[in-house]
Formats: sequence, C-alpha cells, structure tokens
Amino acid sequence: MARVVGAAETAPANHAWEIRAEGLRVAAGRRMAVDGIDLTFGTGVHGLLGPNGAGKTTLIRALATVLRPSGGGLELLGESVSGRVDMRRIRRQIGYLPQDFGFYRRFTVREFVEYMAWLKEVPKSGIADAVQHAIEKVGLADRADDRMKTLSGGMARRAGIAQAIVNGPRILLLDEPTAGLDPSQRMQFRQLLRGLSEDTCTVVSTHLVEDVATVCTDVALVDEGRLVFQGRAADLAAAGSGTDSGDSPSERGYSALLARHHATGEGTR
Ligand SMILES: Nc1ncnc2c1ncn2[C@@H]1O[C@H](COP(=O)(O)OP(=O)(O)OP(=O)(O)O)[C@@H](O)[C@H]1O
Repeated sequence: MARVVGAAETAPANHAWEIRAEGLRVAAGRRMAVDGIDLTFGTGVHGLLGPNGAGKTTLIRALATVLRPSGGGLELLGESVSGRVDMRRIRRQIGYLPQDFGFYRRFTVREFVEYMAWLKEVPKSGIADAVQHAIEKVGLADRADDRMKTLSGGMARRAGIAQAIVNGPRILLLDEPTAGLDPSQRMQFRQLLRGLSEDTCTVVSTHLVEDVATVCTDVALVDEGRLVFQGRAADLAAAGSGTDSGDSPSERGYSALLARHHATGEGTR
C-alpha cells in the first residue's frame, strides 16, 4: 500500500534535536511538579524513568503542549512554545498517548483512529491510508472494524498507539504505554517501538526499567521534578553495583542513581 507522506516529513529539519528544555518548570495543580529540568532529545527512543510522583506525566504533558510551562524554556521542533507560536502547527507534528486515554467505546478501532487523524488535521485525502497504515503498524488490522469496547486492555493500548502515530509525528510521546500489558504483549510492544523509532523523537515514560534498557537509545531519570541522570542505557546499568537493590544491572543502576541523588540533594549533571 502507498504510504502517505505527511506534512511532518516534508517540513524543514534544521535543528539537531526535536525537544530542548532549559530550566523548565511546570506546575501540576499548586505543586511545581517539574522544577528546573534541562534536557535535549533528538531522534531515537528516550526512556523517561522515575519513581511515583517524580514528575514524568507532568513533563510529558508539557511536551505535548497540554500544560504550559510556568518558567524556563521549552523548544519543540526548533520553536519556543512560550513565545507567540502557532501551536496548531507544532501539534500536528506531535503524537501523544496519555496514561489514561479516553475513547468512545462504540467507535470501531478504525473510527477511533480516523477521528484522531481528523483532529490532528491530517489532509482529508490521506486519512484512509494513514489510518490503515497506523492500524497495521500496531498489529490490529484484523480488529480494525471491531468496536473499541470489545478489545482487551492491551489491544486498546495498541489502538492508542495507532492514534498517536497516525499523523506521522516527529515527536511521539508515550506515557506508560506498557502499563497493564502482559509479558508477551510487552515484548510485542518493544518490537513495535523499535520499528517506530528511526526518524522520530520518541519519549516513553515507564516504571519498567527493563523496557528502557532493551529498547531505548538513552534514558532520562527524574526525581522530585529534577533531572537526576541523562545518558545511554549502558551508562545507567554501569552506575550500579552488587549492593544496590534491583534484579538486573539497569535496576541496580536506577536505585544507585536515585540513592545518590537523595544523599546529595542534587542531580548528577
Ligand atoms: N492535578 C494535580 N494537582 C495537584 N498535584 C498534582 C496534580 N497532578 C500531579 N500532581 C502532583 O505532581 C507530582 C508529579 O506528578 P506526576 O503525575 O507528574 O508524576 P509521575 O512521575 O508521572 O508519577 P507516576 O509514576 O505515579 O505516574 C506528584 O506529587 C503529584 O501528586
């Protein structure tokens, strides 16, 4: 099937990174849940790790332009989101799977993904092909005309990923995409992620350190709204030792970096 070339792919790419935050601060309610984060993400798969309440979801929501920064700088695709910027143009190039995503249960998978393509302003003539392509990519072609309410939790999450990629985004934000998946679905998801990543800047938040270690090109670890570590997955693993808690080198590295952060009261960068 012919692939639809979205506006995202023909847009100029004259910067070395898709996401850049400098001293980024984002409030969640009355709390400064992201409290001065510096990071840069280019193309590839970036794992976002951190304990409960670290600020991962708040950071992703800011990257998705759902939340406006309270301070510091945030540039997406070379444009500052705090200035006078055409948000719609940026949003057309973003795919976002929220942690708890909603859908009309009576929609079929195809209708759900089509609806999101329409919201993302995919050109009308390209919607049918873009939808089919996204549904095939997540392995739901045989369920495309079934209603969303008949899908298992793991399948619904895959439909969620299909809606996130239907516009061929240059920035793909997946908040806890493996939550609630069984081990075999998690393996399938890792495969899917590997196939998505080539020219996209993908940010995946997760509690599963092993997901990050096996699929991500690099890892950002946040705690209490601060960046504790950004580096390769191998560097995360190398940060731990036999005395740190965890079942694998990456988990021990994760525990060691968090413990060090708590001991010093500051990040490692
Ligand atoms: N709407 C809100 N009102 C008040 N506080 C909030 C709100 N949303 C988040 N918070 C607080 O902000 C902090 C960061 O929350 P956030 O959801 O970003 O963390 P997280 O790293 O995604 O956590 P988890 O791994 O548990 O999903 C937490 O202390 C949380 O209680």
